Amino acid sequence: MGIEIRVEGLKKSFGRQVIWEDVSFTIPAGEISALLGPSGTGKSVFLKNLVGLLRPDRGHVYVGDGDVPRLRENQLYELRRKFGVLFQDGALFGSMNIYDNIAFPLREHTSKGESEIRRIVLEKMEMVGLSGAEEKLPGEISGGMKKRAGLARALVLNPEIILADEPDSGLDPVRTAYLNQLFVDLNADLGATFLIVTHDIGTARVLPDNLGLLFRRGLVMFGPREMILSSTHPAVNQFFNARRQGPIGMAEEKDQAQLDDEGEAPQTMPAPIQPQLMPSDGRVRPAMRRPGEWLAQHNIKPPPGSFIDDEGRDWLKDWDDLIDNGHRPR
Ligand SMILES: Nc1ncnc2c1ncn2[C@@H]1O[C@H](COP(=O)(O)OP(=O)(O)OP(=O)(O)O)[C@@H](O)[C@H]1O
Repeated sequence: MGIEIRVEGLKKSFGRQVIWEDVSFTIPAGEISALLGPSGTGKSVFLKNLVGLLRPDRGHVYVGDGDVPRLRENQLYELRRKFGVLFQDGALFGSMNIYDNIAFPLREHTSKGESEIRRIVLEKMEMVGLSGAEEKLPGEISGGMKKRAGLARALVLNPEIILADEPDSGLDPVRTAYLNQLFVDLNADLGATFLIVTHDIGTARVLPDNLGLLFRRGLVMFGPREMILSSTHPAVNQFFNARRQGPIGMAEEKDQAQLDDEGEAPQTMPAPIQPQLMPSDGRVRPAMRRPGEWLAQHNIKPPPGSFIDDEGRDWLKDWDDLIDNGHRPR
């Protein structure tokens, strides 16, 4: 089962460049969370702080019992086994074939024999749809396959937390859709905590249980997807609806003159909230909330057209049928 990550009062700077002043939030155990933000707001730096590759100037990162910035090197080594990290380009070793790349953490971090390693590697390769590509070199496979190979490698030590840094960068929309489905299926199967950094609004709107936005040296908001997607907070509304009007500019934030030029930003209605991606076998993940539940609890009307899927089904109404059909996990 996944573990919770609790971040408190995190400050990070490089020289005089302050990345964030004071970031505090909790990434819930076993759920899929996504972190977004304009370029340069420190999303990759944040992931590195979680695994202790970078240390904050101030603050805490609680993972299980430990406070990551305060762990000793040997404790960090142990802690990192709880994490599976998918780097932007898959970070594969170019001279090793895909099989050896995926086997690498098992050979480095465990004393398992080659037959056990083979069983695990082939199982993970099948999970990510790479069976048969064992002998290929990273240079011989597509970008999408590299990402999936990186993901298989991130999974071999059965991590409780999976971090993915822009897993969808450079992928076409179809491959992105397949990768998103894979994340949902893996979360349903493994129950691990997922934190995904992405720029893809399409992904952000349908994949995660929780969303967060970094902007102006801090975390603007983090919470359940319905809270974020229905928000009228200027930066949140602008970002998740991919609009030009609002406080975010070409160079991260607009100055007052630019904002004045735009005049009073119109109170823009959030776009319809689509149904959340389900596991491909139709199960309901434990972390999944009933569609519309958060909005109803907070007395917020869903934006018009929300929760209607591509086939025209209304998930607010059809949800009970799904549950009645026995899809809730036992
Ligand atoms: N090791 C480092 N030393 C100095 N500055 C760094 C270091 N790592 C990152 N930075 C700076 O921190 C800022 C945030 O970088 P980061 O890569 O986390 O941004 P990001 O939000 O992931 O951006 P993008 O969306 O473009 O990938 C950048 O200005 C970057 O130059």
